Amino acid sequence: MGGDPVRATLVQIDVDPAEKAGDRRERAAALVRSHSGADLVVLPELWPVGAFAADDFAAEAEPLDGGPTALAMSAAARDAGVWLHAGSIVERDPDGPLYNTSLLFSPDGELHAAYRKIHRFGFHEGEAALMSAGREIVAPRLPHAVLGLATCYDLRFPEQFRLLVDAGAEILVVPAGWPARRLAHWRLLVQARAVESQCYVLACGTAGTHAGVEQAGHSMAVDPWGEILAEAGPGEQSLTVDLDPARVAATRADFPVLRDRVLGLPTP
Ligand SMILES: O=C(O)CCC(=O)C(=O)O
Repeated sequence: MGGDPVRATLVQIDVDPAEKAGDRRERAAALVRSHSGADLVVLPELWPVGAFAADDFAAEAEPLDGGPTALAMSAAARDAGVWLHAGSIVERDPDGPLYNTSLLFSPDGELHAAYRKIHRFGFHEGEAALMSAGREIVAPRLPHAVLGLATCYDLRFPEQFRLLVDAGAEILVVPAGWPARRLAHWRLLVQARAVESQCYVLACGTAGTHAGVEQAGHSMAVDPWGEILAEAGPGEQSLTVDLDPARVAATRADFPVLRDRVLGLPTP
């Protein structure tokens, strides 16, 4: 253990419907620039529009290439010199469908990875009715560690996290727009995914109330032993933590539960 720590900052943005998406985009970019000392900055799910503002999804949908959020976040990552997990946007694919897509930018502003949310929330409504499902497990390698990307409702599907572990994930990054009334589930699931995966988890939610849904906030950074390193309150707030990626391998060696798996192993 004991390489250079990875400084991660979670930016829990307030999504207020009174603020225009463009103004929030500028504010988010300024917040990213203010964390230029970090290695990795993380924003929440669908912060430009609001995860429950389904009536606005189509109007606010944007392409990955040249869309206003992608452009603003690419510039912010480059100016700050950070890896930026820019949370997610409503992506309009050139072929037509909408996706809830997370974007990861490198410090030179290049789009390094994109993850289309696999499990859509809302049962027969909202995101589940309006967006298409992603199909790909996304585990991009950074110089510091391998990230495992998931979004909000994905937290309820441990099989996705097993696949991320099998893909090499060491730091799970989970942007969210989680409702306050299920805060207890959020806290439990974030810690459970850390314990079962023996990974760090960076789970970044939104603050405020939009489309009548009060947001939980409570962004969390959890270590591979399941200990909470930092936790936000309900309001807009940034959390900064130092991670030691070597702790992932050390935890797995000291308590080798992943080695004892019997079911669902990847075929050699
Ligand atoms: O699973 C939940 O309780 C919340 C999920 C959610 O809000 C989402 O995926 O946008």
